[in-house]
Amino acid sequence: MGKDRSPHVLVFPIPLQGHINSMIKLAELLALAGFRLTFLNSDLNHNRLLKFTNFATHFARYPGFEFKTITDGLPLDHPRSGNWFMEMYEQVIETKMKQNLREMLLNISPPVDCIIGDGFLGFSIDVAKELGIPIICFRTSSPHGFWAYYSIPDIIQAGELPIKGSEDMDRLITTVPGMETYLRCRDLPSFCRAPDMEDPIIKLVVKETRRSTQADALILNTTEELDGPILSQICTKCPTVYAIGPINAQLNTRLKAEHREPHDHFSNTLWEEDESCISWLDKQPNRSVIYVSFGSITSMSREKLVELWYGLINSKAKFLLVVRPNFVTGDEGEDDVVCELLEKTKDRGYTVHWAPQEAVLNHPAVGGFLTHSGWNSTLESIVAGVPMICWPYFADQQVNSRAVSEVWKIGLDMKDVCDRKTVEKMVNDVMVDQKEFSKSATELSQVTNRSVSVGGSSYNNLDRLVEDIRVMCLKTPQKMMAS
Ligand SMILES: O=c1ccn([C@@H]2O[C@H](COP(=O)(O)OP(=O)(O)O[C@H]3O[C@H](CO)[C@@H](O)[C@H](O)[C@H]3O)[C@@H](O)[C@H]2O)c(=O)[nH]1
Ligand SMILES: C[C@H]1CC[C@@H]2C(C(=O)O)=CO[C@@H](O)[C@@H]21
Repeated sequence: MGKDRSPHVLVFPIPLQGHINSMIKLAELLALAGFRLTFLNSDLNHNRLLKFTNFATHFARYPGFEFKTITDGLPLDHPRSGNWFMEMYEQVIETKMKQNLREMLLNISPPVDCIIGDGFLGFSIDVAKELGIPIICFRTSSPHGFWAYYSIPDIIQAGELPIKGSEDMDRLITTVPGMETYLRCRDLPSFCRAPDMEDPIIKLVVKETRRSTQADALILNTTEELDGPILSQICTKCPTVYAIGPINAQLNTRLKAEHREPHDHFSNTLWEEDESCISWLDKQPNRSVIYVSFGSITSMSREKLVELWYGLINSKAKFLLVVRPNFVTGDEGEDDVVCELLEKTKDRGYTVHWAPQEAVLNHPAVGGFLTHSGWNSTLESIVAGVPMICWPYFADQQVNSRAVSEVWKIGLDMKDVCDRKTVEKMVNDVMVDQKEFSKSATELSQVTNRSVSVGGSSYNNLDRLVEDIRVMCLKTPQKMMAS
């Protein structure tokens, strides 16, 4: 039976900043296409958005755009630090969220016609299938990460995993199609470093990655120009794949075309942005500052932070450093370290708790980005044409940093050797000698930005996604609501 109303799409991310970022942008893109949207966030993150952003007024401009909340299963005062999501996922989060999602879908009006679920939350596929709702998975991490996770059983089967104690970490892994020439042991997702392949986290990432291919389609935040060879491999397992990224650039393009306010006025951040760093950047010469930030999950020991700090002050560049609350681990806490750093480096650097990252990366004073290689940060840097120095922490970040240095050649990979000498040398290589990176980063930025312009590959793929959702929703029978 057909419907005479706009399709109602539910977007449901993992309750983590790196996932909310790209999924809320997708929700806005679909609202721009005329869909009715429900964005399902955890209670805690919804409250943080209310506290730190103008999202309520921003989304009020889209009729039918609603925010709903769900518990992540943990008490509100749980610290949720480090790898809390993976540690609590199967025991608490999955059960609680699955039950609440099902209940919400049964009661929502008008009924949901299509779910766009986080590619790591496989239980939403079970719920969607049970209720007869089409489901598309959006995996917010990188295609390189996705494909490496997917291939883990084959790598084990070929005897290339587990990594042995005395292993040469530079050994090439030959069993991930498309990456045979550059993927080394050390570039595999961090979870592969476990000595035992029965490790529950490995089993979980493989299970969730393989499960997402059972959805009706898969959305990835990339372009064919960046990740063509890997996308071809993924398409052999999941025939309908939409590469619609970089999603921040796609949204900015579409908003400009609609003559809406520039997107920079809205941020979806879970911490308060310190805008004072922009005034500080305004006073610095072009391309003189390295921006240093490790995303929303990474933490660092006091010892490592001090190494980083020495590397930065011994280099010839100025720096803008983000030290998130809860970033520094260990007994001595964060405050004394941060105060000490601030005091000693006033003339060389600026430190904030949380930065307006896209604005920072697009500031003319920024000439490099020392990053943990989270996928959003990597794409934001590519879009802005800023070369990277990669200090990966976990998950897809190890393989992302390899792609930055070996595939796209827009930066240096510092993984596993992150002492002060290495930091100093790499910062100077990127910032002072400028080597080839500025040129290649500018070129890649142009190619990438073209892909989200009218007629570009990601632009067309988003149009195709919108059209396919319309058709999918027309074909789906109107569901009964719970009485
Ligand atoms: O001071 C800051 C620091 C970060 N950000 C933003 O926070 C996001 C961070 O995302 P990302 O770079 O992807 O890092 P994580 O928060 O670590 O993201 C998680 O989610 C990503 C997407 O699934 C994965 O690729 C990562 O490995 C995983 O750690 C980015 O959009 C940044 O612009 C700010 O706005 N201000
Ligand atoms: C909870 C984490 C494990 C998998 C997700 C991820 C990925 O590579 O898909 C990266 O870090 C986290 O965002 C997720």
